[in-house]
Amino acid sequence: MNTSDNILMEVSNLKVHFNIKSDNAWPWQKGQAVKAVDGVNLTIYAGETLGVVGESGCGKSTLARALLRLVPITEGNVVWLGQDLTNLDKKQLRSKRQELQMIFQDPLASLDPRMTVGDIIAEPLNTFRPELSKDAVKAEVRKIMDRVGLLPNVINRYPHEFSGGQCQRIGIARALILKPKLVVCDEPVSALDVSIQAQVVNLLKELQAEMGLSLVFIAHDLSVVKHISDRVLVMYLGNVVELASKRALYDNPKHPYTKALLSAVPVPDPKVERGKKIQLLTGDVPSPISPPSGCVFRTRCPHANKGCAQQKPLLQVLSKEHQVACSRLAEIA
Ligand SMILES: Nc1ncnc2c1ncn2[C@@H]1O[C@H](COP(=O)(O)OP(=O)(O)OP(=O)(O)O)[C@@H](O)[C@H]1O
Repeated sequence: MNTSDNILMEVSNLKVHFNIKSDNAWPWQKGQAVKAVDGVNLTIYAGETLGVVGESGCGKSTLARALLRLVPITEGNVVWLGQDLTNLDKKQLRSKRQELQMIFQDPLASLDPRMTVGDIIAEPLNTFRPELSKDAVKAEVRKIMDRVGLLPNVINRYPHEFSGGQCQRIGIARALILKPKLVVCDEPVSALDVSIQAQVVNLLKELQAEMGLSLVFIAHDLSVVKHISDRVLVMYLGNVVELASKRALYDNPKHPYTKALLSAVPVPDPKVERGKKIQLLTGDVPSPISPPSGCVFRTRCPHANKGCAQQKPLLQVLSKEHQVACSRLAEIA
C-alpha cells in the first residue's frame, strides 16, 4: 500500500528548461527556452512501478533524467529518502548512484563497445565497492548474469556480438548489480522486436518482485505500460495531466487527453476494435517554447469551446467533464 511511510521520492514543481543556444536557433528564438518539464509533482513509493506515457516530445525522457539529476534542474525539488538531490554536490550525488539507476532505450548504444560483457556489468561494482576482491566481483557478475538470463560463456564477448534483447539484459544486469532501490527505465523495450519486448518486460517484473525494486517505466506502448505498472502518469507538454492507479486510469480515464490516448490503443477483439471510436485530437501540440498559459491542453481540448479557450486557470473551465479532470489535477498537485 502506498503510504507516507514508504515514500522513496517526492518531486515538487520540477522544471527543466533548456536554453536555446543562439547558433542553432531562429532569430526570434534567441534567449528563449524549451520547457521540457514544466512544474511536475509526483511521488514514487517503495516497490511500485510508475508508468509514464505521453506523445513524443512531451518530456518523458527529460523527466526521467531529471529524477536522477542527469540533466540540470531549472526549478523545483527531487527529494530522495528525505534528502533533496537538487542541493547535492557532485560527490554527494555520486554516492546516491548506487540506489538510483537507469536503463536506456537503445541497448547497444548504451554499452561501451570496447568493453566485454563481464567488464560492463562489473563496472558499477568496481566503482562503488572497491573493497571487493576480483573473485568476489566475478561471482557477483556471474550471479546477476544468470538472473537476467545470460549464459556464463558470454562473459568475455563484446556488445556488438549480441542481439538487441540480449544487450538490454546486459543493461539490466549492470543497472541491478548494485541492488538499487529505484530504476528508471527510459523506453527499455521500444527498440526491440515485439516478441522480445514481452520477455524483457516480464524479466523486469520478476526482478522487481524479487528485489523489491521501484521502477519508473517510460513507454509509448500503452499496453506494455498497463502490463507492468501499478500507477500511470500521463504527460502532455511538460505537465502531468493525469496520475492514477492503473485500473482507474485504464477503466475510467478522466482527462480528455488520456481518453484520446487510450482510444487509439488497439483492442485484441476484432468486433470491439471495429466498433471502436478513436477520439482524434485536433491541431498540433503547441511549441514547448511557449506553451499555452493556464491549461496546457487547452488548444486541443474537445471541451475548449465550452469555456476552456478563455485562458482561465484549470479549475475555472466550464465543461463538467473537464472540471472532473481538472479537480483531479488539483488533487494530484
Ligand atoms: N538537450 C536539449 N536541449 C534542448 N531541447 C531539448 C533537449 N532535450 C530535450 N529537448 C526538448 O525537450 C522536449 C521534451 O523532450 P523529451 O526527449 O524529454 O521528450 P519525450 O517525451 O521523451 O520524447 P520521445 O518519446 O520522442 O523520446 C522536446 O521538445 C525536445 O526537443
